[in-house]
Amino acid sequence: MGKGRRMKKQGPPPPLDESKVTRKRKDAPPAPVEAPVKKRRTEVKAPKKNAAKPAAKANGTAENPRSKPRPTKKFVPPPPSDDEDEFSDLSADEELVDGVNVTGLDALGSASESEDLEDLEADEFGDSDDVMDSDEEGVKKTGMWSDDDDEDDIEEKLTAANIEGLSRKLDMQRAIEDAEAAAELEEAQMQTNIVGDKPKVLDDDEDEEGRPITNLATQDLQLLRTRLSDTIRVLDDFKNLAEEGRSRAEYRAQLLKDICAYYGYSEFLAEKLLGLFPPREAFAFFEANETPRPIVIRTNTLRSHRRELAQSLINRGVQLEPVGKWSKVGLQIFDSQVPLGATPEYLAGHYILQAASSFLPVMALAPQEHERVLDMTAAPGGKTTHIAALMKNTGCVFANDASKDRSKGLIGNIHRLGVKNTVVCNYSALEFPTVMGGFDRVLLDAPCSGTGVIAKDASVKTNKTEQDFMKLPHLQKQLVLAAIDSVDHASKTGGYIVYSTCSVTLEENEQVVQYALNKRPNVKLVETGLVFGKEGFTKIGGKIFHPSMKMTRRYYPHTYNVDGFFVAKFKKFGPTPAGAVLAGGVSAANKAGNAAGKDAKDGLVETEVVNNKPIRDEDDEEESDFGGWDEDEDNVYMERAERALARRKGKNPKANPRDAKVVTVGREKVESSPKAAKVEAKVESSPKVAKVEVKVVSSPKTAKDKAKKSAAVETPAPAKEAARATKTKVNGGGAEGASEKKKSGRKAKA
Ligand SMILES: C[S@@+](CC[C@H](N)C(=O)[O-])C[C@H]1O[C@@H](n2cnc3c(N)ncnc32)[C@H](O)[C@@H]1O
Repeated sequence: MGKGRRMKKQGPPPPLDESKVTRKRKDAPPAPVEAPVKKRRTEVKAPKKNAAKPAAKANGTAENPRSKPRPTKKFVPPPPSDDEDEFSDLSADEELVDGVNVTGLDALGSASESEDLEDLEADEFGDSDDVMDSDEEGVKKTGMWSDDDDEDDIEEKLTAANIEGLSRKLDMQRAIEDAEAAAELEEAQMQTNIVGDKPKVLDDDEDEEGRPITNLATQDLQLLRTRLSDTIRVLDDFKNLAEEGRSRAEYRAQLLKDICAYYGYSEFLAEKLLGLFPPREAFAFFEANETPRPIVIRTNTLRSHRRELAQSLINRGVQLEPVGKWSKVGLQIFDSQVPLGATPEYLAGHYILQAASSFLPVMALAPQEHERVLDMTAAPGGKTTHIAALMKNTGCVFANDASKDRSKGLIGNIHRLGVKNTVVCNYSALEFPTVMGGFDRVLLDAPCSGTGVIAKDASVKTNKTEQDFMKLPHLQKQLVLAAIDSVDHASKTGGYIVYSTCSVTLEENEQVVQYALNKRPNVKLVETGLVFGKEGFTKIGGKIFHPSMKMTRRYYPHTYNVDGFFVAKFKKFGPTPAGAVLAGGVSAANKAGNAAGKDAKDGLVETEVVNNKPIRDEDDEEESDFGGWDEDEDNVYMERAERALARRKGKNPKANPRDAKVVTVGREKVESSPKAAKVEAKVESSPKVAKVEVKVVSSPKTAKDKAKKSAAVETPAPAKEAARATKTKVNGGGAEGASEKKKSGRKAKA
């Protein structure tokens, strides 16, 4: 299949099917153990009447998830796969596959009319391998799946049938939920209607039994919830349902108060989140934050294939299914008899536990083989390892994180998943591109408030303050500039920056992107290439953003059943403007690489020499988590390499190769001859980076010419003398400053 077909197969995924997720309950009865079945069942039990009702959702009358436990699903162990029978069983299914309608999931569609959902789900899980797409070729030859969908129409049909089956089941569930919701609404209306159909929700000082309203939250969640849905109903149809003389703002204030009481948010955060959606959608968002997202694993294609992995996990008693057509590597886990973080496949690096939405920034980044990619904030490495896998372990990934502790997890994942093209570094990302630049692509998965992952960390509801929403966006803005400045606009294959957060607030997303667009006219937003997701805001709450903001993508728990996320993709099409202030506070004009030839006109070229050596604390010099650094030993290797290089170039290897220096900044090279007499070196030390600025006083021509000229006219001195003549200024105090001085002195000498 060509590229076109691959594209055609993409499409908005059905929401992840949370209804099938079984949360393991400590008090749940042990799973029934059945003898392994050789043949897969293709029949589905006849539905019974009075099915267990699924929790109603997102319609203003959903049940409180805290009050009703979800049905626990039964588990039927799947047949062992390593025998021939398994293959013949699968082949038997293949016949059914041609008929597409007869998959287990297809049957599920009609079975959702069943009376007993639990029975139905037991069936569904019993037939879980029906639920997966199967590959005709792969099944015949190996009984395993192959990730190469180019070759399997059968897979497509089966997956289509799966999706069809799933969505039919979802439709049925929704119908039940809607009916339930309508009934609940009716009941609620009966309870609260005082005058006609107009619910009385304001100034409700007492409930019907005369209890003060202030205690409502603690005393009667159900009543509070009813008022919430009534308020939303009024706000939806204000003209007809509002009490006379009441304003929208009053109802909104009531809604805010009730949301805080019911879900336990600080008023500050609830208001911020409420402002993102119309009231009914906001309710769905808050509601979705009360339930966990499905567990998803990403197949590590450096070590396995999705089908192979799925088959192995099924054999261990894991119920799973491909996450959706939009990803070729994700598997949604419905139930597992084994801890997913300790299976042999996990330990062998065949997969990583990763939320579905975390795939998205890397998919948008679309790293290519042989590129140079920077992951600015990489720990614990979910996205780094995904990038490396997409690059098939070619090119080079720089995985940076400011936290040494978190970097340990990053290093662990890199090793476990067999990543071999990645360098781990430990800088503040604000120091890029002075540490290193010229990347083909940069991912900035920024530190954020986590308002998209409240289901995972409920403390976000109360622990985020106004200050956080000033500090975080400030950091994010600086980081995004650093990301942009680290990219090579002339990259033949890339020139892209992806900015992402697991937050849904404007301050951390559109406002940061807008800031970047304002500060860097050399970038523009481009399509992310993601097949689903809501458009970023161009206008909201009196704020107006650039029209291209609609190319950014927003993800919410209530829309796609994924973590809340934001993804923006920039294309850098020109160099950083000279006047721009870099994230680290350096003026772009001072960037030597850019200045070298072009700015020589004014007779002064400032050349920034970057000390790329990782900076560590003095006391952990020997026992660094990154393996330590023996400078003397390193020098021996460096000199040996330099001599070998000189020999290869036909030069005298005994001549001191360090007499001449090539400074590389970004991708532009500036040659400074050691004979240049008038070289001023300015050494600045920061706690983490030693930066050396060499000023070459140039002639009206180029810096190189000037250096030659100076050498000829002013100082025919040997290189060492020229270096000694170099003025070295060290900024920064304390032991660290002194140590920097020592290190930088060596650099300046060179
Ligand atoms: C959202 S997490 C990154 C998750 C990671 N991309 C992944 O997928 O596994 C943000 C990371 O940014 C790091 N961080 C925070 N401030 C930083 C800075 N100034 N420079 C570099 N990393 C920073 C944190 O240590 C944290 O690991």
